[in-house]
Order: sequence, then C-alpha cells, then structure tokens
Amino acid sequence: MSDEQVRLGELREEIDSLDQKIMELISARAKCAQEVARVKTAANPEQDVFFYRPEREAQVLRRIKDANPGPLPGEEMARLFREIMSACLALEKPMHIAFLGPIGTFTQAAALKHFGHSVVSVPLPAIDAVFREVESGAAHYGVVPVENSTEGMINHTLDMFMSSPLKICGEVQLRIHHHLLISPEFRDQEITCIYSHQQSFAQCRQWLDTHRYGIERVTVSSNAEAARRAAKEPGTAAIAGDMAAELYGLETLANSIEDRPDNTTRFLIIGREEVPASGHDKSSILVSMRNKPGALYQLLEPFHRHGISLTRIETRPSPSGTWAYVFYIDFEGHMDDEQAHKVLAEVDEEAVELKRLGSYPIGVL
Ligand SMILES: O=C(O)C(=O)C[C@]1(C(=O)O)C=C[C@@H](O)C=C1
Repeated sequence: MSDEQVRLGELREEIDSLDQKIMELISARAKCAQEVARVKTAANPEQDVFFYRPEREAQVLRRIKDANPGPLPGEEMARLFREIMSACLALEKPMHIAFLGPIGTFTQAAALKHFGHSVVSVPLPAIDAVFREVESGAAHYGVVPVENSTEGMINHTLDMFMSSPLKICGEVQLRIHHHLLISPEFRDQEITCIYSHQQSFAQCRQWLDTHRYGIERVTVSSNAEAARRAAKEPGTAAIAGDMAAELYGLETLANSIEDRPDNTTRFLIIGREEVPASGHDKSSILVSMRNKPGALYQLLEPFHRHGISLTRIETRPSPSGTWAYVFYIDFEGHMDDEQAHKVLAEVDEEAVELKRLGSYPIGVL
C-alpha cells in the first residue's frame, strides 16, 4: 500500500467517526425539537399552535453565520443548518407551503430556500389563489414574488394586501439566472419560437435582441410552462431556470442570459399570524391619504423625525376609488419598537386608513 493510500484510509476513518458524532448530535437536536413541540402544545391546548417560528429561525441562522469558523463559507454553513431546522420542524409539524406554481418555478426555489426541503410545497396557478389557500387555512404559509431588481414591483402581489387579512411573516431573495433551453431530442432542429414568462423576456431583452433577433417570442404563464412546451414541441426553446430545466430534462444552449448580472427577485412569506421581533427586522404598511397638498410630506415627515429609515415606497391606484392614494411602505425595524410605535400612531391620525401588513426578519439566506 502506498503512503497516499494509507493516509487516505486514515482520513476516511476520521470522517466516518465525525459523521457518527454529527449524526448523534443532529438526533439529539431533533429530540429537543420534539420536546419543544410538546411544550408548545401543552401551553396552548385549545388554540392554533404556531410551530414555525420565523424570528427564532432567523436568530439561529444569523448566529451560525457569525460563529462559523470556516473553512466552509458562512452562507454554506447556514444552508446546512437551514435543512437541519427544516427537518426538525417537520418532526414537530409538517408544513404545507403554497407557492405560485407550477412546480419548477423560481417561486418554488424561493420557498425551498426559505423553508428548507422538508416542507410539503403546494403549487397554485395564481397569486390570489396562494393568498386564498393560506387565508382558508389549507396551507400554513404562502410564497409570492413581490419585486424584481430589473423589472420592478409585482403589482398584483401589492394589490392583494389591500383586501387580504394575511400578514407578511418573512422575505427571501433569490438570484435569478435564466438559460436558453432546448430538448436534447430536438437538438438538430432550427429554433423558430422561444417560450417564456413575460417577466423573463423583459429580464433578457438585450441578450435576445443581440443573439436571437427575429425569432418569435411567445409569452406563457410561467417559466416552467415554457420548459414543459419546449420539451415536447420540436423547433422551440424556452427561457427558464435550473429547476425547470432539470424537471423537463432540457439542455442549456446559453447560460445566464439575464441582462443584469445582479438580477434578483424578492419574495414574501405570507401567513395568518404576527411575528415577534428577531433583532434585525423590517416592517410593511399600506397607507391611504386624503388627496390634498402636502399629503406625502405629512406621511413621511414622522419617519424622518423619529430616525426611521424607509427602504421602499410605492404608490398604487386605489381599488375602490374612495382612497385618493395608496402607499405601500417598507421601513427598518419592528412595529413593536418604541420609535416605530410613535410614528405609526402619528400616521394613523392623518391617514384615511393605515393597514399594518407585518414586521418580519430581514432575509438571512
Ligand atoms: O425554537 C422553536 O420554537 C422550535 O420549534 C425549534 C426550531 C429549531 O429546529 O431550531 C424548529 C422550528 C421553528 O421554526 C424554530 C426553531
């Protein structure tokens, strides 16, 4: 046996023994989570028990990232713990997560990134269907896209909050890589049509104009639907992401064709309960103001005076016509913070309506 083989044997023995210890520790952690579930149920025998605790998960993941000694990057270590917590939560209660489908969409990838792979993910055909599924209690939580760094806000999601009683419980950001995909079966055929979702076409417009000018672009309901069509129709291609490519067995003709290298979509986690402070939070509100001079100034001035940073402000047309303006505002901090409390009390006095959409941990992963 060579020296190298001897050393390899020793290292593998060490890995086996470490794996054994890791397994025993993960099992001990899972038993703890089972006990947590027992305590939670005993404390609330008559009520809905909220097994999923977004604020606690954010704290765990942040601590792991901060304490990580390397050589694995902090992101990678947090991802591993994301999956361990996901499996522990599934022992407490299997979570049903509704998302904007079909399967293979970026929204499903975002749901799995946020909750880990031990949840039951339920595809639904439209954003309002995701809201309804969570409102009715058929799903524990929902995941919907809210904004893209290239294309801006997804207004349909914003508008749903005007009428829905649901709360925002979390956010997750996903880097979006689009690929030009074809079926290996039709590799030799000339491409005469490209399928994709309207948002993806918009995010790849320059690349398409430069590299595939003149080929018909057909808009379909999702990237996954585009991939499904390209898998069975000769002479077609799809623009979609990795999940859809894998799901429909497509191969990549051109990789990462999005025009902006930082193309990112932000998704919201929607649920039925409010989330306590995690120590690093963000809040969202909807405010309608009377149509009078200085209304926007009057709305924003208290935030400035109390030193609260706004991270976003969007204006939406009123659905009923009785609201002159509807502002969708994100700000740093939790609504239970003293300063935020004061600001919201002031805004409430001036506004036609103030709707608190929720405070939630700033995305960790
Ligand atoms: O701390 C809790 O409340 C738990 O239920 C435990 C645990 C975990 O595995 O760490 C599991 C699920 C929750 O979403 C948060 C954390």
